[in-house]
Amino acid sequence: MENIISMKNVSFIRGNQVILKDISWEVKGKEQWVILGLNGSGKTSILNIVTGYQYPTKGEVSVLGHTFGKTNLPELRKQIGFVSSSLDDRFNQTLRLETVEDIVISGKFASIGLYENVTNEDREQAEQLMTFLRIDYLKGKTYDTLSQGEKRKVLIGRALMAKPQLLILDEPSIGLDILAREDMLSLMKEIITHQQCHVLYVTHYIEEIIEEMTHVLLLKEGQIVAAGQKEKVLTDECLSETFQLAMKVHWENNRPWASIHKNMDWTKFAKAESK
Ligand SMILES: Nc1ncnc2c1ncn2[C@@H]1O[C@H](COP(=O)(O)OP(=O)(O)OP(=O)(O)O)[C@@H](O)[C@H]1O
Repeated sequence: MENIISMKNVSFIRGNQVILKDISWEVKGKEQWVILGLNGSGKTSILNIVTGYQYPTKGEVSVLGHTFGKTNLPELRKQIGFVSSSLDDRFNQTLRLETVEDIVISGKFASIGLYENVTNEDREQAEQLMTFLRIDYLKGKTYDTLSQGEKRKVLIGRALMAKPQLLILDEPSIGLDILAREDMLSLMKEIITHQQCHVLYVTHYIEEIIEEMTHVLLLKEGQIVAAGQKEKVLTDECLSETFQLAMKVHWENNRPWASIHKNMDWTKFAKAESK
């Protein structure tokens, strides 16, 4: 099986700012990756490059066997599912009054809103997905009436409707309480096990790295701090470097958890932020 994602010496520069610097990264067949990094470290820029919405200034990129520069990006995008809270904001404005099942079905046509001819098979597939995501009780409800956790699951259902080979979840736990977050993580486990798609998961919180996620990319100021098997990458040293805090990692129930083990001088932090 060819690589799912391959980046060779990728840099992304806008104006005077080097946003990504010399990123070389490969995601192979059975690997499920998490990207971690502080605000502004370049996570979204990497996702924009993977989905072909930003073009790197230097370097080579291929995704699902498509080499950028030689491929039809809209075709590639059909094989990539994308869920982010910015999509949530967009849907809050445009799809408030659409029903949950229509939003899920619209994923097949990559449209916001449902304008195409929907077949019985499409409706059946959407129903199966809603059962799989434990949201069949939402049938008939409009998007504006849902809780954050329910909305997130509807957006995941919409992304899965197109049977993507790669599912990108960009900070899917934003705004969720601890119970809704664990529910979402248990669905991730089900998706990895049963939907046969690769998951690329972006988060700020290492405890969201469930057992099924195998690899981690740590980013700091647009550069890779470490990338590889999670047990090798999630060390006290690498995390402290990535998050610029003295951190300790411990593992519980096959999940990593972080604690902060020294007091920070926050006055320095405030000065650095105001630069
Ligand atoms: N198209 C662009 N033009 C100019 N600057 C950009 C562009 N895209 C990103 N940046 C800048 O690059 C840096 C990295 O941004 P990016 O959104 O990739 O970070 P992030 O790790 O996703 O952050 P967050 O966790 O806050 O979402 C930021 O300083 C951002 O302002």
